[in-house]
Amino acid sequence: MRFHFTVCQGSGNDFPLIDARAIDLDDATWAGVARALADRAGPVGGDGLLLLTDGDAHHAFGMRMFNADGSEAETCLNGLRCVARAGFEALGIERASVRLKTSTAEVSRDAAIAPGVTTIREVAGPADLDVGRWLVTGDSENVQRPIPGLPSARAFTAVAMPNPHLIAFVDEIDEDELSMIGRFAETAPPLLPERANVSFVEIRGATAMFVRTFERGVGLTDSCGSAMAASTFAACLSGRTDFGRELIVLNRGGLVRGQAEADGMVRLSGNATWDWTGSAEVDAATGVAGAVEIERHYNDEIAAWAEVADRAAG
Ligand SMILES: N[C@@H](CCC[C@H](N)C(=O)O)C(=O)O
Repeated sequence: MRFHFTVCQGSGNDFPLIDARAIDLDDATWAGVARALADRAGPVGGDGLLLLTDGDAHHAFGMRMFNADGSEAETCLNGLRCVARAGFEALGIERASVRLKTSTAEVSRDAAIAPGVTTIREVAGPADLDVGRWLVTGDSENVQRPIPGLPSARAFTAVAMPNPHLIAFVDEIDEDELSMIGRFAETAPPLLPERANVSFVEIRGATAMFVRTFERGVGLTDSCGSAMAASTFAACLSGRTDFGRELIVLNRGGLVRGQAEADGMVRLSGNATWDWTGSAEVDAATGVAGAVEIERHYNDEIAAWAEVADRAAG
């Protein structure tokens, strides 16, 4: 099968994005397409695959997101900004309710975060602390507590956005330690039957924090939007900042503006940047992509975001 796609990124979290509104494939085939196109050793590469899907009576359009390993996630908030842009451009609209796998999010165009940067505002949630479904400790909530069975004595907050996140606030991020815990979660131990995204968060003064995430189904990524949302909520819960206050949420790929409310809704505002469009032949059965034909590079957008990411890196 040959697929046309746009390679895009939200805060450095990069994905091939397919307009799948007229493509009817089963889940196993999409999983194979994701493995093929997101394979970093292949001709495209990314942190996962995004699909723009049809709307319904309540949603202008939908989003599906497959991780690089082919597993389907409940949401992807960096990816949602990209799918929102694609949906807006396809339908000629500026705001929408979007159907996610198990929830709905609201998206709209926002004032540019920096010159030349297409910026989308998204409101997702509510952040869910009732985590007994995916964190099997015997308790329904785990807020700022060590998790018995996890290979770490750190205090974690478990929150679903609705995808599962474990968040620890640390003085200094140790990537080896984060990866060790993330890899443990990837084994789907009895404690975490659905696995989880694991993040370490450094507070940077009164108005900023830095989030590093080992993503379920991917590994260490430059940025994870739902982890930034979960971290913003967890920072408010633990009194590190206040509900209703906007934070700059930094990551390896740049930044977003984030704000959590006491009702669990979290707003992120950030980029949806096109890198290039093209097409590739994909063998979904083997998860292998063939030679790519590139149609267009978006050099101005790439340069505009590079300035933001450079400034964010300090
Ligand atoms: N990077 C994403 C989250 C992608 C899904 C995640 N790996 C999961 O399996 O839950 C984001 O920006 O939210």
